[in-house]
Parts: sequence; C-alpha cells; structure tokens
Amino acid sequence: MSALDAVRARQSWSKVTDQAPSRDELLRLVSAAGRVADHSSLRPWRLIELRGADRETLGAAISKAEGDRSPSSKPLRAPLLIAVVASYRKSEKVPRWEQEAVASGVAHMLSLLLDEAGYGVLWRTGHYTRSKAVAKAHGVGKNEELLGWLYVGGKPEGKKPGRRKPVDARALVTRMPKSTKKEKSTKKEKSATK
Ligand SMILES: Cc1cc2nc3c(=O)[nH]c(=O)nc-3n(C[C@H](O)[C@H](O)[C@H](O)COP(=O)(O)O)c2cc1C
Repeated sequence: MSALDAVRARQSWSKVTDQAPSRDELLRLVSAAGRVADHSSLRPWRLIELRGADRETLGAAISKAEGDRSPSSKPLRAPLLIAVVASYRKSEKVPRWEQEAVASGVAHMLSLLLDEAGYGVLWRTGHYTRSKAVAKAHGVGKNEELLGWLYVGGKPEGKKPGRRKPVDARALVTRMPKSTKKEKSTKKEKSATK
C-alpha cells in the first residue's frame, strides 16, 4: 500500500476488539513513526504503554481528577492505550511549540501505521488529560505534558468505516494576501526614492 493509499484509508475506530498489537509489533511501528521531521533531532517525546490493570490505574486517576467516587471505566474501552507524552528538551533553537508538534506528529504517524497494520485506533483526550492525578499515575515529569492516549484494538469484523467529510483542499490551500505583497513593494519603492 502506498503512503497515499494508507492515509486515504485511515479512519478512527471508536469501538475496538480485544486484539492488540504485541509489544514487539508496537516497537517496530514506533521506530518508524519516530522518523517524523524533528528539529535538531531532540526526540521530544515518549510513549507509555498501558495494558491490563494499568488501565484501571488510569481509571482511578481519572475519577480522582473529576471528583468522582467510582473509577472511570473509560480506559477499558480498548486493550491497549498508548499515552503520548511531549518531553520538552532544553534548546535555544527549538521552542516548546515545535517540540509539541514533533510529539503530535509521532502520534499521528503511529496511528496511521497501526491502522495500516490492521488495528483500530482513536486518539482520545478529556478535561482530565493534564490533571495532577493523571500526570502522577503516568510518572509525567516537570518538563513533560500528556497529549492524550491512542486507544488501540482490533477492527470489529463487518463494520464499515463511517463516512468522513471530504477535505476541501482548494479552500484550505491559499496564497498570501495580496495587500501584504503590495504593502511590501510600496515600502521598498518609497525607500528607494528617498
Ligand atoms: C489531540 C486529539 C484529541 C482528540 N480527542 C478526542 C476525544 O477525546 N474523543 C473523541 O471522540 N475524539 C477525539 N479526537 C478525534 C478522533 O481521534 C478522530 O480523529 C475523530 O473522531 C475523527 O475521526 P477520523 O480520524 O476517522 O476522521 C481527538 C483527536 C486529536 C488529534
């Protein structure tokens, strides 16, 4: 499958089966996903694999963050959750937003590769994503931030992908505003005649 075909075929799966990729399978895909463009190769990200009872630990942290009495069952919706962590490195050249863009890029790329490998993925967040309780449960450090979780499992048989709104590339790919170009050239002309 070409990259173009894989991207066109990808879709999110809100309901997945118990079939999850093995750790080795996941690691192979993560090494590929980590090849996204990365200014100064800082590798400003890491992933946390949550399986089995880890998901209950997350459920308890979510309920603590939300002030609920009973543990949240949300993390049990998939057999594997991959927490995406932006790990900001000290850099004069690469600001935090660029580092977050890299971490986010890895998550998107990994979602695509998992989808192509036959797994259903949904990137999820919630109000609790950056709460203290949730950070503590994951061991998120001072210079780190959670970007949410990739919920991963098997694609249910017989389920067809939902309809997605087409992407109107014509509306989304534009040129610079004409006035800006004009302003720039008049400024240049004025300074030339001085
Ligand atoms: C950072 C991020 C957080 C998201 N959080 C949620 C979420 O909490 N719940 C949800 O239903 N979709 C969430 N989404 C959207 C889904 O992952 C998915 O992209 C969306 O449902 C559209 O489906 P599609 O990917 O098949 O187009 C999130 C996406 C991103 C990039």
